[in-house]
Amino acid sequence: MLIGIPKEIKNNENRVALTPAGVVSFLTVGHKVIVEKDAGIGSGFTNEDYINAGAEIIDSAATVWAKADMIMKVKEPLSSEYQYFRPGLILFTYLHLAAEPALAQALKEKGVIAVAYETVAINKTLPLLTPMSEVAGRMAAQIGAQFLQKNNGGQGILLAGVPGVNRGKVTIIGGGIVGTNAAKMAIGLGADVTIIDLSAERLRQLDDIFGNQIKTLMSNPLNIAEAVEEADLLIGAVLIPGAKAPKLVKEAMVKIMKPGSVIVDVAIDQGGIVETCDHITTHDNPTFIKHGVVHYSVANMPGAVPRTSTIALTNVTVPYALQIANKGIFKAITENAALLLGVNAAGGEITYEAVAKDLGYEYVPVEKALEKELAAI
Ligand SMILES: NC(=O)C1=CN([C@@H]2O[C@H](COP(=O)(O)OP(=O)(O)OC[C@H]3O[C@@H](n4cnc5c(N)ncnc54)[C@H](O)[C@@H]3O)[C@@H](O)[C@H]2O)C=CC1
Ligand SMILES: CC(=O)C(=O)O
Repeated sequence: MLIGIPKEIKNNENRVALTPAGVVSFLTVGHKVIVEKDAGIGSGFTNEDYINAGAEIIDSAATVWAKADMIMKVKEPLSSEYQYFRPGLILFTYLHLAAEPALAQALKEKGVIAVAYETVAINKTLPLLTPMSEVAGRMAAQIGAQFLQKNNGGQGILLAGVPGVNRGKVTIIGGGIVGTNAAKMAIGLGADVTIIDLSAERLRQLDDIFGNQIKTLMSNPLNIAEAVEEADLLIGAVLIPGAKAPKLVKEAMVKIMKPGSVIVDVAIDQGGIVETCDHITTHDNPTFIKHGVVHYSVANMPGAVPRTSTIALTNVTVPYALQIANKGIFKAITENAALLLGVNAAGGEITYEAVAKDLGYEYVPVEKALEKELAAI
């Protein structure tokens, strides 16, 4: 199979979908890799590194897309890339389609086989989302602390406090991978941390992990309203896989937060859990102020720490990509239920139920959308 690696074009997205080590993994088993010129530079991998690993460097994105059987990316294609879609092209990347209706439509219309990293699932875990959630969760506390500084628009709070002065309060809604990693960092920074989740089992696990370093609360509108009101830093970390994030923090709750408080809505890639986080921001201009509260809603947070993120991401994506390359997409999804769950669009249909429901498409299971292809293997 010919694997194509375009350069990422989203604002300040410095990750790349394959490292030179990943190139070697593909070549060793007989595949070929083409990499767009400078695709790895932001992550510290030069064109020479890729050539030495055995990849071919190609000057134009259009050629990479046109030649490859499978395109591996990091972020969802932007509208300028939709022109490269074609029937049967395998696209393996983050997609977050519930928040990207135009992309969903383009993938559907063009019959791309689109496998989303974030919905590949084993036993209710999301192995291709986890490392980036670890990065974003850790960053969320760090970024929140930074924007709480007066010179950055915040109320001028040091999360750790000092002897004789209260610690800053951090409220984390969603206690999964992002939430747990945000909590680790916030505790490390000395903050007073509360985690809210809908799952009693998860709250029990968090209590076991952190003991009395955190408070846990069941997710309900009253608990959320009270914890948001007292938060200096609010971190949004809820996920319902594939679906648009629920708007758990209403505008009225934001209005009564202290001026200069900070919201980091990590879940913005799925639409965000805060009503006032009504648009995605970029690393170039990451915050906006609404009702006196600093809002941070960057959808590719790990893109700012690309060396760490690229290696962490490709550690987990390459084994799945190798299965696709070695077996072909149809056999790979038939034999690996985790990968099958990653297929969001195929055969001109939307094949992930939560995405279809949120975007108003008929849900067509992969087995039906690819009936002929799967029967032929
Ligand atoms: N902005 C960015 O750059 C990045 C964003 N993310 C996003 O962060 C979000 C969280 O991801 P993960 O932590 O990996 O997901 P996860 O699945 O590990 O955790 C989600 C948690 O939300 C909880 N939850 C569900 N409904 C809830 C509700 N109504 N109230 C409170 N809690 C609720 C679940 O019980 C679970 O513990 C996702 O949208 C993910 O795509 C991840 C990485 C980077
Ligand atoms: C998860 C995701 O969308 C990211 O790492 O950018």
